[in-house]
Amino acid sequence: MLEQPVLTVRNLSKQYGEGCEHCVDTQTQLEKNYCPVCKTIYACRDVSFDLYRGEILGIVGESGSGKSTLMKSLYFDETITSGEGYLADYENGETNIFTESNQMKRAIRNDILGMVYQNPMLGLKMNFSSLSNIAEKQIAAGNRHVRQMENRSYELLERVNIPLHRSKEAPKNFSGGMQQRVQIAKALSNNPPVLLLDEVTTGLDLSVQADVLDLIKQIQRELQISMIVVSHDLAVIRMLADRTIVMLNGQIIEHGLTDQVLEDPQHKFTQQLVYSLL
Ligand SMILES: Nc1ncnc2c1ncn2[C@@H]1O[C@H](COP(=O)(O)OP(=O)(O)OP(=O)(O)O)[C@@H](O)[C@H]1O
Repeated sequence: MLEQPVLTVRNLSKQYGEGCEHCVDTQTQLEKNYCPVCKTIYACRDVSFDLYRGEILGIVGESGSGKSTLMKSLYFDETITSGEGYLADYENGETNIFTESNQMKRAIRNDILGMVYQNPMLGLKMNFSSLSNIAEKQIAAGNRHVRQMENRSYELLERVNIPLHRSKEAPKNFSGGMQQRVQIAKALSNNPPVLLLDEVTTGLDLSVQADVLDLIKQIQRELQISMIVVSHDLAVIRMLADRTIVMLNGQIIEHGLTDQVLEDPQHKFTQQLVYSLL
């Protein structure tokens, strides 16, 4: 029997703007991701993929290709225009999560998904202690046991190598790499089966970047969490992802095992990306 994906996404589209006669019917033929007549932006167009248990799925593409919009849509930060999504851990994978009520979406976010943003200010309250930041996600999920939450927060901070004597400090005092590690700890606090990571190492020094990537890899190995890792950097994708999706102008133009995509890129754009890495 085929393994059931932890997450199934079908025909996810997100547009900014109403569309017009020119673009509504010819969307797929648009040269770029926007309509030259009404200026509607088609940030994601008919994106479909499956995510399997324990795997890391990489999403790579140039700036503006729709990667962040896809991640925000999956985490309900953005409301999609159309499409379907199913989580194996929600209603047996039989209910389209995108048409659920806001209350149910919040519950899905709290119980099943974790998100790590490129900008730590989106994921953390910079003036609250790291401990409170992690506890916040546990409280949102309904936990009311202070001692239990505290213990879990300490355990996670230790796991992501934040010295415990700094756990009561606010992330605003931390370096970029440390802030990302606190975000990772927070995202993991409810043991989510699916973790979303959006350009989490972009902007960090190379050595700090390597530490954070190592941490992500270790966590995936130990906890067998399924992850979607978005990056414009193929080197990051090569290090982390089992399978890779390449996006261009809001669409998936290529997908496959990461080694396969890197060694034998089919699309002209992927070829350019790969050769720029050599
Ligand atoms: N709130 C918004 N309103 C209008 N257009 C938007 C909005 N958010 C994103 N877009 C547009 O959607 C398209 C996809 O953007 P998105 O941020 O998803 O790309 P990306 O691949 O993540 O790029 P980057 O790596 O630079 O963040 C772009 O053309 C962008 O300008």
